[in-house]
Amino acid sequence: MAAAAASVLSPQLPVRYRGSHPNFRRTPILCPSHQNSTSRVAKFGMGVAVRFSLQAENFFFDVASEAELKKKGFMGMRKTKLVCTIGPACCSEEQLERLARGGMNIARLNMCHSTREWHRDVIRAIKRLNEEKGFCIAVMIDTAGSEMPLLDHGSASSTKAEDGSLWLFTSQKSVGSCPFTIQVSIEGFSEGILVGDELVVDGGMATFEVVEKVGNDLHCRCTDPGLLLPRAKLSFWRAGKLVTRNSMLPALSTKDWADIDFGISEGVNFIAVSFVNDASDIKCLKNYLYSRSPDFIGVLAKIESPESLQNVHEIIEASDGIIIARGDLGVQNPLEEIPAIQQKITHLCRQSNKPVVVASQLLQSMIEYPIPTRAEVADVSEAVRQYADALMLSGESAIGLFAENALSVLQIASEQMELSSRRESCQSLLLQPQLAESSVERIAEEICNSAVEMANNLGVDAIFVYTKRGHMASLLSRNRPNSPILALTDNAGTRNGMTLHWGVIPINLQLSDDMESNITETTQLLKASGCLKSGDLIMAVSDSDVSGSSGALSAFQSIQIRAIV
Ligand SMILES: Nc1ncnc2c1ncn2[C@@H]1O[C@H](COP(=O)(O)OP(=O)(O)O)[C@@H](O)[C@H]1O
Ligand SMILES: C=C(OP(=O)(O)O)C(=O)O
Ligand SMILES: [K+]
Ligand SMILES: [Mg+2]
Repeated sequence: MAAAAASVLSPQLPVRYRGSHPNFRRTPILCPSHQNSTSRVAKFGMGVAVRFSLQAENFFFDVASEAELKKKGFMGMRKTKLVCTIGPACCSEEQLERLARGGMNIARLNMCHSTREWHRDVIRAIKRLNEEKGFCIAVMIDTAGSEMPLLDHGSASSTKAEDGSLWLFTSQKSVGSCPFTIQVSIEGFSEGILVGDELVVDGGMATFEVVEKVGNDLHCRCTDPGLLLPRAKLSFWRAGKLVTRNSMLPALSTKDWADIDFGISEGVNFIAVSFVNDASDIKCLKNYLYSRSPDFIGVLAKIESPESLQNVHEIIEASDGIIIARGDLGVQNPLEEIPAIQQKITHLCRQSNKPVVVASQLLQSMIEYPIPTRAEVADVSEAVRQYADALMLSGESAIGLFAENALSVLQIASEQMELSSRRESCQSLLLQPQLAESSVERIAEEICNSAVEMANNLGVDAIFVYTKRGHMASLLSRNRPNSPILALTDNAGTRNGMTLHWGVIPINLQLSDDMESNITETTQLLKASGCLKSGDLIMAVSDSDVSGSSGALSAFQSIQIRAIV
């Protein structure tokens, strides 16, 4: 390919004086509240009235982002993405729509629970919301995986295990009537377990000592009293060390492969793989998807086992993103190690340009209460301060009494911490290690690093990036710019994949070979809808693979700065 040119075309430098804190002075964009976003009449160029829509086939800007932009301006737009686990508490069309309006970017379906028919109905309801109401919610399925054994004590509420009490742990069914018997979900759960080993429930909710083993059944004495919640997870410890059993099991079971086929046929956008051990699990699934799925499906590796921690570098390299699954991570690792693990993985992911989701127990108390604890807000804020791409709700949305409140806490806490991070200029450019191998890739990477530095220095309101595969959008996001990245693409798979990236707002645009006309179309439509106004400063970055065969200068990778007139 001919050497791509990084050109700064028409650098009409700031026409506005931006004050001493250029990145924070924002005037909310004014727009008439009665405007209907799906069909409006606007005046263009020579005064000809034309009908246009921001949710039309050739230009699709999702309604939630449009509303957020109009309410808060470019700088007020939230950068941290929000994932909601869908469960019985939030699965009706009305509830899903409220979550979509409340900022849900990705809906997660945990294939551990409910039937495939239930999951199908939810996925189709979300797709209907996207198609009929103009949202851009991506769908993620999460495999059951070779899970930890779960316990069932025969009741929907918790049971107390008293100090010294004797309990039977068995995989035999119909134990509900016997109060000191616990049914375990996996038949061979006690394989390799010895008398004297410790059985730990949910990372320490209660602890037992194995006093006798009869066949596969374990007779245990409670040594550390506590609560046994429904579907709590078990782990075994010997002499202070975890007795590892999971690495022996395949990360993808027969059920998981059937769920993956189901996901492909329902057109999901991401597959999260539970209990990944090493990169081979991820490579195998990616190859499978490549040959079976017509559209891109991102493969996210869940880091939740000691093996995945050991192999974390190769797993990040092989996957399209990472979920820090702190729930199971805390069952198999000392809790005090989790914060440092989270910090290390978020940092590694950003360096490798892979999106990272911080998951589990973010707002656990909100399953029952309408407001979070101070500590939970601090935990959420810390993940945002670390520049995680996304935060995930589990039980808070799936079975919680206050799913929408929980989402709104994530939304508000993210915005607040993003604002204070910008204020403190915490986000000075990371010295990003070079990723690119070919010279064309190197140019793309350098352009994005420089573009963000330039955008921050100039205080641009928004960065537009024209992209086919989303690569330049992700490289811009990796630099965590102050302004949002409006990523324009004509590829549906790319658009959905970008929902997970920090600060990227995916927009569908029928891309032309002529970059000038792409930029003109974007600015005209956004301006006519009230999203962009005179005096706004935008940066337009174009990706080399947007170019057609014309070879015009505008087809190359470029950075342009435009003041909107
Ligand atoms: N599709 C579903 N159907 C019923 N309950 C669900 C569903 N998804 C999640 N849940 C409930 O929400 C809780 C939290 O979800 P999650 O963290 O994804 O699962 P787990 O606790 O099994 O790791 C689960 O324990 C389960 O009780
Ligand atoms: C997200 C997690 O996985 P799951 O909810 O599927 O157990 C976790 O363990 O934190
Ligand atoms: K799972
Ligand atoms: Mg887990």
